[in-house]
Amino acid sequence: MSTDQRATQLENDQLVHELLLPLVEIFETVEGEGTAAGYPTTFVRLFGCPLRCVWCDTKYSYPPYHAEMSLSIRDIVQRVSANQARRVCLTGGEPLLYERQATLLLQELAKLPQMVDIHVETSGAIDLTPFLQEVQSPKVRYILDYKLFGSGETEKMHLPNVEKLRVTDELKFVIASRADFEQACQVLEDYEVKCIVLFSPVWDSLSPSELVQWMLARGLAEVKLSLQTHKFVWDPNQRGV
Ligand SMILES: Nc1nc2[nH]cc(C(=O)O)c2c(=O)[nH]1
Ligand code: SF4
Ligand SMILES: [Mg+2]
Repeated sequence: MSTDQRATQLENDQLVHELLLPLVEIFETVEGEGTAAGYPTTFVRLFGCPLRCVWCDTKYSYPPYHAEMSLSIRDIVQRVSANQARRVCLTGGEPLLYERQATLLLQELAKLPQMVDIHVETSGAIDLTPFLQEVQSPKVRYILDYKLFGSGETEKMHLPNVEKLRVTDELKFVIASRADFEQACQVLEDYEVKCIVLFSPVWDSLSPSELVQWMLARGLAEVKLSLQTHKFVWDPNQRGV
């Protein structure tokens, strides 16, 4: 590389780090859901979502609410590094709405040597292909929240995502009713799923005990129950925990 090329590269790198992302909140807590539940984790919640799930518990992450702040990739990485957690959850909203910025943020977070796991909570409505291609680090994983009938958004699912999830990714079904349970079972029959599968009851619609009974009766030996631990630890309506 010539000196000129190196200077241009350096300028590009600097510009990239200045790209802004609209944010709702950044906080350190323990992960409440999925296989990393219980680990101290820094949450980076981006603003904006193309879906409007009936039972959404982060309605403050899209209009008519506003982004609380705009931060550069550099600033987000700095804030994450200032915490002691070695895990990051990139969530929203829909964090993959900002394809270029989200890709770069994931790449930069993965470069932090202390980080062991960076997981992305995505709705399943955004094609994962570009992210799987461009973010090479094995530390980065996707947790796809498959929207069932009860969400009101099931037709928004980008179905090819389901078979693209890798063994370390997670496919989460948030289940509000028996109809949702049946739909989730049907998805597992129709697709070749390689990743971890989670069934999670909608907080005030379905009791965990009822869901467990259905899971056992159906003989779903490879499906894990996932509860929203943070709603047991703190007030279920509290933000930033
Ligand atoms: N503790 C805690 N765990 C979580 N797992 C997923 C969350 C989310 O809002 O995406 C969440 C959250 O908001 N808090
Ligand atoms: S995809 Fe997530 S953030 Fe968007 S409306 Fe549904 S639950 Fe809420
Ligand atoms: Mg979520």
